Amino acid sequence: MVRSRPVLVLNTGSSSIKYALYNFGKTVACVFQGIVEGIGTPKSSVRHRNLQVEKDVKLQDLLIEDHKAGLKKLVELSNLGEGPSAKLYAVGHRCVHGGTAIKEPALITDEVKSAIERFSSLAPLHNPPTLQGITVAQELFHCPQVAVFDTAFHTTLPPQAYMYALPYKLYEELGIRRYGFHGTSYLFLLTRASELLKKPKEELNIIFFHLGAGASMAVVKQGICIDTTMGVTPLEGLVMATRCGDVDPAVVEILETETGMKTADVSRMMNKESGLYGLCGDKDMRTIIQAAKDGSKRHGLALQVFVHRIRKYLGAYLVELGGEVDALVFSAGIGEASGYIRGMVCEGLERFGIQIDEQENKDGKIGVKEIQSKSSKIKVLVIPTDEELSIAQQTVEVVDSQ
Ligand SMILES: Nc1ncnc2c1ncn2[C@@H]1O[C@H](COP(=O)(O)OP(=O)(O)O)[C@@H](O)[C@H]1O
Ligand SMILES: CC(=O)OP(=O)(O)O
Ligand SMILES: [Mg+2]
Repeated sequence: MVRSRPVLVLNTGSSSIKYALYNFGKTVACVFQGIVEGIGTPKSSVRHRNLQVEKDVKLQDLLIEDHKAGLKKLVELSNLGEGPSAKLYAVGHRCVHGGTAIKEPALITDEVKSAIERFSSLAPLHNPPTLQGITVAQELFHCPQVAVFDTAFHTTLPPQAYMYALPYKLYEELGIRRYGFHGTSYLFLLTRASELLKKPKEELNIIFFHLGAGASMAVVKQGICIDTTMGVTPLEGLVMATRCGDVDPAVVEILETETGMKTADVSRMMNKESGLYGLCGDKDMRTIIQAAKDGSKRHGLALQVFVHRIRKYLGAYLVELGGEVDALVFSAGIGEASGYIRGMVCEGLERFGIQIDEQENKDGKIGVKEIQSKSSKIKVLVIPTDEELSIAQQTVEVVDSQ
């Protein structure tokens, strides 16, 4: 008899909790998933989807005071039970920043919690709510809890890729270096790519595009991550929905001197009011593409800047791999659904061995697909990512191995 092992995955943000329950039996099935948003406001809302009976629950204008109340709501909607009666094998937590010491998913101990706390200064938007989520989940669910780190995948970066050219002591004393994020997604995609290309991970050279609201790229050489676009925080690199990505650091001083903005204001602006939204006032890529097609110059500009940044890194990563590339892999909301953006990214790159087949490169969710043309030397794959499933799988592996 195969045991059934229900694993709850929690991705706790400052005012939200994304969650999913997977049942690991003979196969792996997602039982329910959802999101609690607006925690701490009178406009809290919950979207809960039970995939087994295809039932959606949407609740609005609630007052969910804190993360504990949020998790209690989830318990109530899902009949999970709490304390000793909670029917859970384990809880897996998405942790954005674990620095470089943590290279693997880890059973949560006081030591692991202190490590997450230690890196809070480098991930102030992400780590503190994660810690809160862990503490509340430990109170509610008496089962093993595992932390899965976004940074783990990138701990293989070589020094020339992770060092900033700042005074060396900032690296030594404050840990200021590039870390990279979206690692659970990249690990999931690398594993899927290895299955699809029928080649062991250790032999694969791949350039990954994780293009969601948060967007990054990563390059893997012989199964090991050698570079990525995000830095000491998830603000560096590509243009994102509301994050600016790469920008001349002198902008901070100019803004402070010219406008009297405080550093915290500049940080908020760069994280929440910039990117696609800053350029054109919209952050949903579907709206932006449509408006650009309808003639809006600002939306057209936002698209061009978004794609230009991606192509700049693509060029760099092709060089880092010496042109020896098995595949480009597109994923996340935009990468999975937008043939239009994939087409813009790959346009005119035939000389580099990259050519897309227009018929295969359709818009809309197409699942796993190869979209290169017959003459393309490099394969171009679309692979849907699943960060929650990846966290659940890694959580089960950790608990099984205890
Ligand atoms: N058909 C589509 N064409 C272009 N963009 C799309 C399409 N479907 C979804 N998206 C975009 O995907 C983005 C969200 O991606 P997602 O990976 O879910 O983000 P995150 O998890 O970081 O919040 C949104 O900007 C949305 O506009
Ligand atoms: C690290 C990061 O940017 O995550 P997200 O895409 O969930 O915002
Ligand atoms: Mg995402």
